[in-house]
Amino acid sequence: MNDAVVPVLQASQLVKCYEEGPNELEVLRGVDLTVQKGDILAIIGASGSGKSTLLNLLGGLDFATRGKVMIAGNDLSTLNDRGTGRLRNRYLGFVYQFHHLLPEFTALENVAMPLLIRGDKPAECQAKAAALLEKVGLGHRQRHKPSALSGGERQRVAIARALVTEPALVMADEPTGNLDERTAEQVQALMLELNESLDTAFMIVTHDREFAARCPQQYELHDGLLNRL
Ligand SMILES: Nc1ncnc2c1ncn2[C@@H]1O[C@H](COP(=O)(O)OP(=O)(O)OP(=O)(O)O)[C@@H](O)[C@H]1O
Repeated sequence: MNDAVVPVLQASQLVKCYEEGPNELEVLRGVDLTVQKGDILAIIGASGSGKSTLLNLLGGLDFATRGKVMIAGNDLSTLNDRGTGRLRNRYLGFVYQFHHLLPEFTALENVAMPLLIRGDKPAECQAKAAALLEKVGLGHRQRHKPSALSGGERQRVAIARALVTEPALVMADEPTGNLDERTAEQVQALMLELNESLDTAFMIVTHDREFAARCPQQYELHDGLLNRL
């Protein structure tokens, strides 16, 4: 298949039920979504509407009860853990509300880590990590550990780490939920700018309706279904 026309991500008729004792909680009731290269989309929804559940399914961290997730043309349900891990490493990057940086490592080491783990040459990993830190405006903070960085700086490092493997799609779950308004705006602007300059697709779960409105595509998860706004 030609990579240029295969969607980065395609979900069809995703259903997710959780067992709740004798009852079943149907959180997703048939979600369809297609993400193409370079898309940027925001997903909003009330607390408990299933946003994290959806991201977990799309990112291969959990299994759907029914339905299909394709990442770059690969059906997740046909892969074992190792295959899913490889696919995630090759095509996806993740950013969370809390940065999840490793406290004992510097910003540079944190960003280089995904490349080191997959076995790239250390010098190349460092060079790529340094270039990305420069791109997110933290060239001068490479040697700092997370404890010596501000909240916004840590989140920038987390974004650089998500991008270092050159993923086709970054999935971000409330990436600015833990930041003050001004810092949140800067981090939001950074993601929009990186989307333009790198052509990386971004899927951003957010409570921030103003930010969602600045994303070209907006979806709302409501009553188990994902609707384009
Ligand atoms: N492992 C689980 N077992 C049972 N129920 C679950 C599980 N995970 C989530 N749920 C339930 O599924 C629903 C959706 O949860 P989810 O965390 O996906 O919502 P959310 O939209 O991300 O919420 P928030 O905005 O508050 O983070 C909630 O009612 C939650 O209690």
